[in-house]
Parts: sequence; C-alpha cells; structure tokens
Amino acid sequence: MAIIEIEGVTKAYPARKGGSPVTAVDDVSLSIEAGEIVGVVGYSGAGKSTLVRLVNALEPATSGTIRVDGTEVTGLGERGLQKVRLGIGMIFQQFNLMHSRTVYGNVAFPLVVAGLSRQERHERIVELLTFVGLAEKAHAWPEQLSGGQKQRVAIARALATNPSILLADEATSALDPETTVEVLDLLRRVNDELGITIVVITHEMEVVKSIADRVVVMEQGRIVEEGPAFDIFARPRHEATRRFVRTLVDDVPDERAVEHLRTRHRGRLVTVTFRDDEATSGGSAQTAVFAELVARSVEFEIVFGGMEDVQGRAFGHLTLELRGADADVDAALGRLRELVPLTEVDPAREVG
Ligand SMILES: Nc1ncnc2c1ncn2[C@@H]1O[C@H](COP(=O)(O)OP(=O)(O)OP(=O)(O)O)[C@@H](O)[C@H]1O
Repeated sequence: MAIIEIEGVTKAYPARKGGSPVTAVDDVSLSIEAGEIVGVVGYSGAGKSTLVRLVNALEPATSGTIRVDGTEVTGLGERGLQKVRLGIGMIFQQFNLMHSRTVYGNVAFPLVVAGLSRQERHERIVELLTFVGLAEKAHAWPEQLSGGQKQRVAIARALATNPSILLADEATSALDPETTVEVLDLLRRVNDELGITIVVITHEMEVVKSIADRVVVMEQGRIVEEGPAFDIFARPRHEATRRFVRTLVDDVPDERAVEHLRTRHRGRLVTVTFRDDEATSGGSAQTAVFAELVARSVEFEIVFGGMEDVQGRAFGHLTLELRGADADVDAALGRLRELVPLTEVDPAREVG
C-alpha cells in the first residue's frame, strides 16, 4: 500500500527581489510504499527540501495532489493538516533541539502538545530514550551532547507521537562518518522494529547505499531517475545519477587519472564492470574474467577502481593492466567482452 502518493506536483515560488520565479518542484510524481526506506538524492537546490515540506504539509503545492496515509493533503484546513503532521516525524541536519530544555524536556514537548498526562508522558519518554540508547542522558542539556547524541534525541522526539512516516532531511550531514553509521543504524531499527516508513534526503551516496531500499534522484525540481538501490548504483542511466555514483566508486579513469596510471603502467588498460546479479554459469563474473586471462597467459594487475556492496550485492569497476603477446591480449579481450561490460582505456595510445 502506498503511504505517500505524489501526483504531478509542482511548487513555484514567486520571484524574490531582483530575481526570477523559481519552480522548486516541477511536475513530480512519486509513490512510496508503507515500510520502505527511500533515499532522495540531489545536489543543493534540486528541490528535495521543498518536496519534503510539501509532504509534511508545511507548504501548499502550486498544483498536483499529495496523499499521505490515504488523506489528500491538498486543500485540507488547518485542523486536518495538523492531523496529517502528527503522523509524520521529522529530523534535520541541525537537530533543532530546544536548548532551554533538557533531553527529557525536548522529548516531552510533542507529548504535552498531544495532551498526554504527566504519568503517560513519563512512561513514553523513558521508552523512547531507552529505544535510542540515551536513557541515562535524560537530564542532560543539549549542549552537553555530541552531534550523534543530539540526533538520537531528535529521533526520539520525532517518534514520540507514533508517526507512521519519518522524514530525515540531511540528518547525518553534520556528523562524522562514525556517528553517521550509528544514526543510520538507529534509523534502520526504526524501520525494522517499528515499521515506520522513512524518507531520507541527502546528497551523500554513502548514506543512500547503506540504508535505502529505493533511490530517487532529483535535479532541477524533477525526478530524473528512480529504482531499487542496487540498480541505481550498478546501472545508473542519467548523467546526474552517474555523477553521484562516482562519488562512491570510480568507473573509467578520466584523462588525468590515466596520465597518472601511465607513469607506472605501460600495458593495455581496460575497465571491466562487475555486477553481482550478472553471475555467469560457472560462478562469479570476476572468476570467469580472471580465469580467461590466466588461460590466455595474459598477465594482469588491478590498477584503478574498486568494488562496493549495496544491499549485500557487490558491484564495481576495475581497471586492469594487461600484459602479454598482442594476439593473446586481443583474444582475451574478445572473450571478456562477451562476459562483462568492458571499456578500453586510451585505445589510441601506442603501447610498448
Ligand atoms: N521559500 C522560498 N522562496 C523562494 N525560493 C525558494 C524557497 N525555498 C526554496 N526555494 C528555491 O527552490 C529551489 C529548491 O530548493 P530546495 O531547498 O528545495 O533544494 P534542496 O535540494 O533541498 O537543496 P538544499 O539541500 O540546498 O536545501 C532552490 O532554487 C531554492 O532557492
């Protein structure tokens, strides 16, 4: 069942002083299933935050329809909007904690607004802080916490009213890599154990790789590509997606990288692409490729690229230097082309 349905949604902002009007979200359609973790990726200005604000009913769409948990958000009155917002938790890059309240007070806040009694609040707060692993920090002040701890408090607060959706807007962008992993692990537990649908907005492919089931790529207000996480990484089609994937794993070396490689490697250079879902009959594609080279007496060395793991499946691009008799290398390449996608790097170059 779709829990968020966005159909043909556009959000246009009038011109700011001296500027021109901006279409921040441009005819976007997207359906998110209950229980999914969806990563929305895009560079600054792509319209990700605007899309989230529309879903969260913080701003009205210019046109199109948005349904959250079956309720059409567009056209709702303030009371209806508040109800929709109660079903959506939100976390941000800067945590947005109230500094004049303790951890306990921050988590209590939405529960006070929701009208829970003191005793009910207390039980819920203890439960939430235990879930995020901060029960012992209940009486600490936000400034006494690390970034990761602050985000965990923010997550506890966002979950207080039992939302069915959690929107995370660059929630790990201010954190170091280790703390990022911690927070992403917690988000995965929120999804697994509480069944909450999560939309993660980010410009970091590392984040998407480690948590998203499905990935949506935005550019200039539009969705330019979407698909299961593995497909997005292993078979990016749009140039924007390719650029994002390249931030995580190198593909064909560019001119500068080739120049650098040539200072040490004189043989034929080829980049081969491996995808775990394309295993050949005799085993993995890697095994088949390397066996072919060995059988043809072609020496090889991996000189560039790497492999990554997305949802338990490997993919990547390895640039190999091949050395051997021309005829053997040519014959091996002919066979390799049947096995895997292969690009010869600087084929025009005279090799000696
Ligand atoms: N209230 C507003 N008034 C006018 N223009 C806006 C407003 N909010 C956003 N925009 C513009 O809409 C476009 C999309 O912005 P948005 O913040 O949604 O992008 P983003 O992908 O989330 O980027 P970032 O990560 O930098 O926030 C940008 O060009 C931005 O300047």
